[in-house]
Amino acid sequence: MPARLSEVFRAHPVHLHDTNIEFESVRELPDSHAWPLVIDYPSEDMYDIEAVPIIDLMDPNATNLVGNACERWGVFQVTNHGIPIGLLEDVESEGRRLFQLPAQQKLKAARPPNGISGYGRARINAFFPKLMWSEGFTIVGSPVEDARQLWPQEYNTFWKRIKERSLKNESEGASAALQLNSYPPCPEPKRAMGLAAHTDSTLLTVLYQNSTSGLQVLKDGVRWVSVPPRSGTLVVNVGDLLHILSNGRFLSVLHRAVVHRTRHRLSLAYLYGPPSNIQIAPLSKLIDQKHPPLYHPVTWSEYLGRKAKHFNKALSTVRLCGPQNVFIDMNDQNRMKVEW
Ligand SMILES: O=C(O)CCC(=O)C(=O)O
Ligand SMILES: [Fe+2]
Repeated sequence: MPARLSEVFRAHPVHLHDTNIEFESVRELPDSHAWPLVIDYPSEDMYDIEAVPIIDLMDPNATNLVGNACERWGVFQVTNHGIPIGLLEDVESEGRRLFQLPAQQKLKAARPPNGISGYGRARINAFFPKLMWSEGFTIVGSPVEDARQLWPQEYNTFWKRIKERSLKNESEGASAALQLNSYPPCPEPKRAMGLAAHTDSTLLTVLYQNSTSGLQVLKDGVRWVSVPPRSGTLVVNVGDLLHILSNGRFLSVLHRAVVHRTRHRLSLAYLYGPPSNIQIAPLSKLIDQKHPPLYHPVTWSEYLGRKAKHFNKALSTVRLCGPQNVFIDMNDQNRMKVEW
């Protein structure tokens, strides 16, 4: 069993096309990026009827609200989270500076097929016949070497701003990755996909998005609900490992990112997990005769290996019994068939 996260990716190389299009100069959606589905955007008035809960973390009832949101939605937004907005904006502007570099320069820090860090397409591209309208930069550990490749003369600003966040939790024993996502303006947004529907393999993911909307979550297996950006709030979503730990009570929410005709969207995902070799299993206090354990124990490393192989069906490979909470038919071009 791989001990470290980086070893998982060594064991499951992903070969994506290593040339990137210069998104900004494309006037027509290339066939390589044209998805067979037409994206149905939730109408604006849906925001009022059904909105992802917003929780003030200073609210005395915050713990209950978070628990309810995890059970009903698998996602919520938080205010009063204590992370200085200036820090998030600094990371956003560094991300913008990175993605604005010419493609050839960005490719100098390309994530190798068997690597975990660096610039490139989302790994999940490997599961789809069409490419996604996005680019990303993944940071695990220190980004200093990549920053040296990107800005040989002046790499300090980037890595110093990022370093503190990306290393802190690793030194505390947890594992984490920071994922910068860039969604350039797209000539035909309804036929393009920014990031295809997926669940995260984490315990929790904390997401900062700039002022352009694009994140959507699947509610009750049938409706895509937008998570509009709100200044100062962060989006938190349950990942597959917390779903396992909660014995299926907390939903690992299926989510995707759609793109925009004129606006450039940036997001910053903090992918938070346990130390890579700790066994994650349904908590014993949630188990009794009526509630048998639904999942095998699994480490994060092992689970990432399953995800790299089975993508959205990884959760069902560790399932012990009972109906699966989300079943995804991958043959349907990432359109969802859901069973409860
Ligand atoms: O850009 C977004 O809103 C979603 C990003 C995401 O789902 C991810 O990085 O896993
Ligand atoms: Fe995600």
